[in-house]
Amino acid sequence: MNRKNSTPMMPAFMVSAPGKVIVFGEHAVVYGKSAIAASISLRSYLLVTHLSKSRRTVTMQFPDISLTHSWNIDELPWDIFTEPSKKKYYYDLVTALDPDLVAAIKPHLANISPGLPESERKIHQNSAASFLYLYLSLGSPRSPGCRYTLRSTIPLGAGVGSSASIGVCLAAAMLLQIRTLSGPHPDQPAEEARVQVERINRWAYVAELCIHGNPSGVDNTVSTYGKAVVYRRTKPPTVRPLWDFPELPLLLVNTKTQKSTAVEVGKVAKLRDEQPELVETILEAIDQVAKGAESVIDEEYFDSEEPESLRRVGQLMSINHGLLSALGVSHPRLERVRELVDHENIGWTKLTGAGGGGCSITLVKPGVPQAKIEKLERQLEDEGYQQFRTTLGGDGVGVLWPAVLKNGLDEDDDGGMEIDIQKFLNAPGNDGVEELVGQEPPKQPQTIRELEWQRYHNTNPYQKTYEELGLHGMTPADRQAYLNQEYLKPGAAKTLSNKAQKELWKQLNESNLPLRSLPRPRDNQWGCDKNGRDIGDYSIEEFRAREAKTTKLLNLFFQSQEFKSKRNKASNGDGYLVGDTVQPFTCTEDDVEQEKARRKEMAIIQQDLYSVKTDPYALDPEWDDVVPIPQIEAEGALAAIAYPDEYAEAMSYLRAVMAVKEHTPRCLRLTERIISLNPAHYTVWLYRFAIIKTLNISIPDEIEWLNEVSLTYIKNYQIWNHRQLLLDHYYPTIVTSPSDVAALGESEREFLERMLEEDTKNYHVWSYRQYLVRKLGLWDDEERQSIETMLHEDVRNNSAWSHRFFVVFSNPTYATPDSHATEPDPKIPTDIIDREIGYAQSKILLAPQNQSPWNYLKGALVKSGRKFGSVRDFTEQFVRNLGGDAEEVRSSHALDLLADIYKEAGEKEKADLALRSLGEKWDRIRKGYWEYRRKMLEQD
Ligand SMILES: Nc1ncnc2c1ncn2[C@@H]1O[C@H](COP(=O)(O)OP(=O)(O)OP(=O)(O)O)[C@@H](O)[C@H]1O
Ligand SMILES: C[C@@](O)(CCO)CC(=O)[O-]
Repeated sequence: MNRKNSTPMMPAFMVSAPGKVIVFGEHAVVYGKSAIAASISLRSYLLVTHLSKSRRTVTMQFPDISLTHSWNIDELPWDIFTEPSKKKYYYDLVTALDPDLVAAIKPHLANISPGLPESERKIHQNSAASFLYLYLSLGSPRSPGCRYTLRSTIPLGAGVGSSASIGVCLAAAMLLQIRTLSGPHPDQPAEEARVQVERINRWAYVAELCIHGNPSGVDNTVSTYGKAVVYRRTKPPTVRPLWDFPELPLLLVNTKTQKSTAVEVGKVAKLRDEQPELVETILEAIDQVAKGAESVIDEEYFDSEEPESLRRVGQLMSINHGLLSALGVSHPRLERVRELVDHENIGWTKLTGAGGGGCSITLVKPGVPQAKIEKLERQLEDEGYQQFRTTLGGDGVGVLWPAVLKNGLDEDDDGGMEIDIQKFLNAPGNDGVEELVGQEPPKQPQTIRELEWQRYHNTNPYQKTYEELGLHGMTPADRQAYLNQEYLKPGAAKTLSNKAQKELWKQLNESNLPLRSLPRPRDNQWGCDKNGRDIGDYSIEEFRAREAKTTKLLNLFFQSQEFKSKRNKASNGDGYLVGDTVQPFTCTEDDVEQEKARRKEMAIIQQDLYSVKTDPYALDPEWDDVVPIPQIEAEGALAAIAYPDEYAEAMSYLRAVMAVKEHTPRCLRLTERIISLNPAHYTVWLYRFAIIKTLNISIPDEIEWLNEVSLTYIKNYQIWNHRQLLLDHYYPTIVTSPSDVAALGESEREFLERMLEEDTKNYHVWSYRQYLVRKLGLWDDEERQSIETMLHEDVRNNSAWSHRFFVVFSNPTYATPDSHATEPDPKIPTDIIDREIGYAQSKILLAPQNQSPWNYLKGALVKSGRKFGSVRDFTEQFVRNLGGDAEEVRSSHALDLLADIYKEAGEKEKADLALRSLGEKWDRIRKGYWEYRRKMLEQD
């Protein structure tokens, strides 16, 4: 009996392989010239699942091209494929298709897509032929029932190696199934791995033979090996991996004009037949270009960011394109890209792959502004091109065995997710496939904008593919799913016939399309934050934190509105019903305090979110009834006054309350605030004084407050004016009580002494002190002694001397009223004059060269009507041997007085001598003055 070998069931597994771009040398490579090609990040993925033993079918499921076909395994032409003269083993090197085998396959392709237009049917036939040829070559009549499901993110017929990557996937899968590949595993010897990978490559080449006719083998080689290679179709082919292929700044543009590689290769072959020498020269030139590029890239100092390096590669690309054009494989759409790029001087462009449509690559010149590139991209998009975002130099063939992912998606208990056919088929578009099978976990959105887009794409899974590829570029399955979802939009399904609607719902039931989709996000919807940062750029955490603040603010705002309404009702005397009784609305102090706290919190959030400063008065419910009057600059004002916000706000409230002459405690507090911000404001002080009078505020309290302000703003005049007004107002109320007056005098004096400690010469303080002495009649000894203490500490304090003169010589108890300081006053008692002269003399003796007591002495003498001569002896003690050799002067002020004394006594010469001596010896700085005095003396 013919017993079948039992094959243990294999787990589902997946293989994948990348697409490629040819950077130099396409077409010429078919004729043995060099080419440089690099893999890209777009890939094909093939999922292999095994059927139960009893099912004897092999199915190829290629949804990208809407092709699914099953064969009965037992009906396939095994006989001829296993015939000893024909049989190929996995290790054989197959470089051409066997026509008998091709013929044997033919009938099994006959009923594949018979009704399709020829161009589409050709695609199906090609895929099926390559599949079957490999399957029959590598499998056996005992092969188990199996399904090969393929999805690819590589656009078909665009020159970026879709067929080769599929060939690599099929070859790898089938070699794995017959267990001729042992790896990859960690301790696999390098040589074994190399041999196995090369086996995949050779069989992938066989698949390419089925599709292309005469492929060079460069596509399957780079798709198998990954990274980049220099390839030559020698026997066997020469492959030189370029491990350090530079990261060239390439733009990959799809003309979206499909072509067939076989047709383009055929065109060149025909031209070569007609113009053998010429074409050979062109192919040779392409070889030179590719070799030239190889050596430029290989140079030790090649730097993909360095302008000269890039220029040399770019120049070679331009030449390569020209030569391909000469071979007739360009296309107006390709020339248009080159034109746009050249016109803007953006870089160097060439077609890539077979040409006749397909893709172009542009090497971007260093330093081209991003805006220029974006403009080009927009232009291309408008003209129906599509730009690929892909990176060069990706991995080659890869195996996922078994097909379980550990990529962070819905995991099962073992921490992995089995990829079943349904999941694989339903993964939406390119991104869906990549997300499902990619080794990388799905990209987490970094910003709130990205999150919104992600949600949009999750609920509109085919939108991205549609935008990237257009309806025509999409696979039929994706296209159908996309259109189905479009019909989910409101009203759209109604436009369909009943039958079509039924079909739609059936398809929707089978698919996992979301029934509700989010609207398309608008990128400019987010607005900016207070620093001008686009809120769409916020990380998700940042955005959530901001939202929490906005919500909080809104809640506080509503509570605040509630407070206002309650307060209004309370002040209107409104009530509410509790059972049968009416309860009045109340607004307690607690409510007000809570509202204050609430407003403070709102102000902080507003400042934080919007950089809006809240007017401090708006924070206080007490000011709710005042409508502030802002400053309006007089038109044509020379310079607008730039007040700090806080001050401007307070002033706008001041204007409002002053306008209605409100004199209330809150206004008093307002003036206090404004004074603290600007104590020089005259009106606010007057307004404050008016309020004090209206409210009958205790003057001592106000003075106490004023003392603090005065010590802070020591040179301010308004403060002293206010103090004077206060005293004028207060004094009449205590004048009948000498003890109150005395107490006030004492406290004022104490305060003034403190002020003078800070600044002994403060003019405002001394003026006020004179006012105070007059007002309160402080002519007593105490005032004089207070000054004496100061003079004791600093005998040079001229202000203190002046004040003493005022206190002594303006004392209304004996002095003539309004007697001028420089005129004698006969009413001054002799003992007082003696005392003052004596006091001045005692101070002069302490510091003879100090002018103040000398002035005081002279003043006292003038007031008393006594002659200067009365102090001649005293004065002469400071001057010895006037005019003599040993002239000695201890005080120039004494000599000055002596000049007056001698003049007064008629001793003109002596007076002159004193003045001359002053000018020449003792006070030479003021020589001019002394000379003037001498002249005056002469004239007398
Ligand atoms: N996703 C796919 N599913 C099934 N078959 C595909 C798929 N993509 C490509 N093919 C097969 O590959 C063929 C396209 O190969 P072709 O060489 O013309 O283009 P290409 O490989 O994209 O370009 P190039 O060879 O210039 O890089 C199709 O006719 C089809 O048989
Ligand atoms: C046009 C060609 O050179 C490259 C197609 O990607 C053909 C080939 O090498 O097989």
